[in-house]
Amino acid sequence: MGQAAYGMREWENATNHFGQISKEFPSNKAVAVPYKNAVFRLIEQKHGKFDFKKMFLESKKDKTELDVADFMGPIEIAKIDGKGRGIIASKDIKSGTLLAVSKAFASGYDQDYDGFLITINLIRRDGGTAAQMLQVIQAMKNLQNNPKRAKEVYDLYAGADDTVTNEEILFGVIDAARIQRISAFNRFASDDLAPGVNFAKFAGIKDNSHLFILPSYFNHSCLANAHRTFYGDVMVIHATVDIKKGEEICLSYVSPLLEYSVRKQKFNAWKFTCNCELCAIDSKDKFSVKRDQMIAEFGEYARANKSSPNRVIAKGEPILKKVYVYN
Ligand SMILES: C[S@@+](CC[C@H](N)C(=O)[O-])C[C@H]1O[C@@H](n2cnc3c(N)ncnc32)[C@H](O)[C@@H]1O
Repeated sequence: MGQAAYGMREWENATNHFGQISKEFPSNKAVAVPYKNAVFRLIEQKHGKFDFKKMFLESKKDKTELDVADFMGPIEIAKIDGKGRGIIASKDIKSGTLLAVSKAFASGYDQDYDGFLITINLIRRDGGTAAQMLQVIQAMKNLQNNPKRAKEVYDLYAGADDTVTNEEILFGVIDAARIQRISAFNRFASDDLAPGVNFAKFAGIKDNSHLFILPSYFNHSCLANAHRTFYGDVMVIHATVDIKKGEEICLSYVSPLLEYSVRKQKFNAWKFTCNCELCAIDSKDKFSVKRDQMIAEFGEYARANKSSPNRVIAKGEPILKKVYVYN
C-alpha cells in the first residue's frame, strides 16, 4: 500500500502507511528506507525544502528522472485578461523566493528512438522531434497507469479553438488527440532548445520534451519576473525580482535577447502576441528589421568561417559599428 501510494505521488498516504508498518514491525529494516523517502517527499511538498545540491549532481546523468515531490510556493492560478489563465502572487514575494518545483508528468528523449524521424506538428505548424512524439506516448501510458491524474492533465491549455474544454472525459479513457494538443502548447525542452529548432539530429543535438502541470500555467513575458531551471526532468522556478500580491508571474518562453522579429515569429507556435513593454518598444523601432538582417548575415558568415576567428572578428567589428548606427 505504501509503495503504491508512493508511486502515485501521494506522499502523506505513503508516509502514513510506512509509518504504520514501522510501528507494528520495528525490526523490519526493509521499510526504513521507503519510510524515510516518503517523509522527505512530504517535507518537500509541504515546506519546499529540497536538497538542490543532490538534485544538481543527479541531473548530470543522462535522461535523469529525479525522485522529488512537487511544491507550490506563494502563487495561485487565476484568470488573466487576454491570456486565459495564468499565475499570480498570493502574497508579497521577495526576489529569489522558490515559487514552484515540478516533476514532469511525462518525458521523451531522442536517445530512446532508434532511427531517424521527421514529424510535422500541424497544431504548432512546425517540425517535431522523436522526443516530442515519445513524450506524448509517455503521457498516454502514464494516464493509463494512473487515471486519477487525468483531470490535472486534461485541464491544461489545449488551444483557443479547442471545443471540448468543458467536455467530461470518462474515467480511464485516453483522449490521444487532446494530449497531443496539450503537449503542443505546454511542453518544455529541459536544455531549452529554442522552439522551432527542430530536426535536432541534423545538428547532433539530443532533444528532450517534458510535460509539466503547474509550470504550464505560467504565461510568457519577455520581461519575466521569474526564472526556470531544470534538474533532469524537474523544473524549479524562482522569483527574479520582488513581486507584489496579485501581480502576474511570467516566464520567458523564448529568450528576450532574441531580436523582436525572431521572438514574434516564435510566438506563432503558441498563437499569441506578446504585449510586454519590451515588445511595445521594439515594435516601434523602425531599424529592428535592418539590424536583424545584419546580425543574421554575420551569423552565417561566422558559422561558415568558424575555423578562422580573425576573419570573423574582422567582419564582425564593422557590422557591430553599423548596428550602433541603426540604433
Ligand atoms: C503554456 S500555456 C499558459 C497558460 C494558459 N494561458 C492557460 O490558460 O492555461 C500557453 C498559452 O497561454 C497563452 N499565453 C501565454 N503567454 C501569453 C501572453 N504573453 N499573451 C497572451 N497569451 C499568452 C497563449 O494562448 C499560449 O498558447
